[in-house]
Amino acid sequence: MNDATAYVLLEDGERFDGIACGADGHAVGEVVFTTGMTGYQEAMSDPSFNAQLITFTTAHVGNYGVSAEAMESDRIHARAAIMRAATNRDDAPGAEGRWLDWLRDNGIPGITDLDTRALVRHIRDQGAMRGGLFPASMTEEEARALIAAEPPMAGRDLARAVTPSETVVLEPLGEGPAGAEHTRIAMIDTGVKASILRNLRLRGATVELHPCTVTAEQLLAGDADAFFMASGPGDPAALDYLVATLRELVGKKPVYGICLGHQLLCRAVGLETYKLPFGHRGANHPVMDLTTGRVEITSQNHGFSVRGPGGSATVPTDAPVRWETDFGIAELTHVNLYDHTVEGLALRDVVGATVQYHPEAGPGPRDSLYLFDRFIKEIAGA
Ligand SMILES: NC(=O)CC[C@H](N)C(=O)O
Repeated sequence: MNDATAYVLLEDGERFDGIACGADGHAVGEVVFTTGMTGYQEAMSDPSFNAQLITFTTAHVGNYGVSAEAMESDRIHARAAIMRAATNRDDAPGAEGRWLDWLRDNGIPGITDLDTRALVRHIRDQGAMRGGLFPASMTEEEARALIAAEPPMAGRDLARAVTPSETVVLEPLGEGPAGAEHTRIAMIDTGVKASILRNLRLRGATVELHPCTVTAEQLLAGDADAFFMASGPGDPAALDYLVATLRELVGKKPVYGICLGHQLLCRAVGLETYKLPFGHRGANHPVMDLTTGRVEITSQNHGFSVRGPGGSATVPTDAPVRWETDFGIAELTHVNLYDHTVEGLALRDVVGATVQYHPEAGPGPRDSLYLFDRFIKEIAGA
């Protein structure tokens, strides 16, 4: 492209040209892609995208405006937006601003008119990798040095980068189902999305958000009815201190996990995590609930996954799978129908359950909201 004003460079030397938009400047991190067709503001503000540059596979980004309501946290965590076509409209209900203005005002660079299909095919074949978005005025030599200075995602503890410095208590926004009107949930906040908190609070829960350095002793001294681990950025294998904390909690009270929380609870019962080649990010991944046979279309955003004992990353979909763990039997409850990876477990000898995907949507379909009802009822019955 002769009129290019910016480019994306990957650590393996692959280069993609485009037109700069959003804020001036450069950004480096892990380059990933998401297949969601809407929800770009939610993605950019989801803490799990911390230290990543998001490539949107959807053809147009910015067709509707931004609003405070769509924020998944208090700021933008993704480092850049990589797009085929970007528009700057504000004509959605509730819109309070325009997409490209929002990126610019928050200091986030973007690139448009880039061949996102070629970039996504490359990442799909070679795996997600480090890279950056640079103005055309910056030489590839300078860009390569910046990319080399960025730590790889594998092995990275980013929970500490996003966790709150003090405990925060959030009051309920509604009443829970009969028999479970009020519950108190203690969460170690590794980068929770606002939609997870909203869904718990709408079902009568008071949620305590603790810094990720909280001890099991401190948590057990409180009066929570359950412990909940939520989403967050980085590599679950780098979080041994959280796994050690969780090992003290499992079996004492019900434990639940979503995404990073699922990965950490699985590690706590003795399972292992590994890095997926290019991750699951989007709002259209089919997952089967093995307890009902029902298929849900799910929202996903993760680069790591859990493997079964014995090392198998993929699991069958036609028969219940039960694994012996350090805390008794774990039954596989959910499986990804794209690649047959683990999407959820229930602990059968202690109370607890986890899912790898995002039942809270934000963005995405709401097929899986039932899980919040299931978890809240289970806590009340425990
Ligand atoms: N959304 C999340 O919680 C992501 C979990 C983890 N950081 C991963 O990429 O796999």
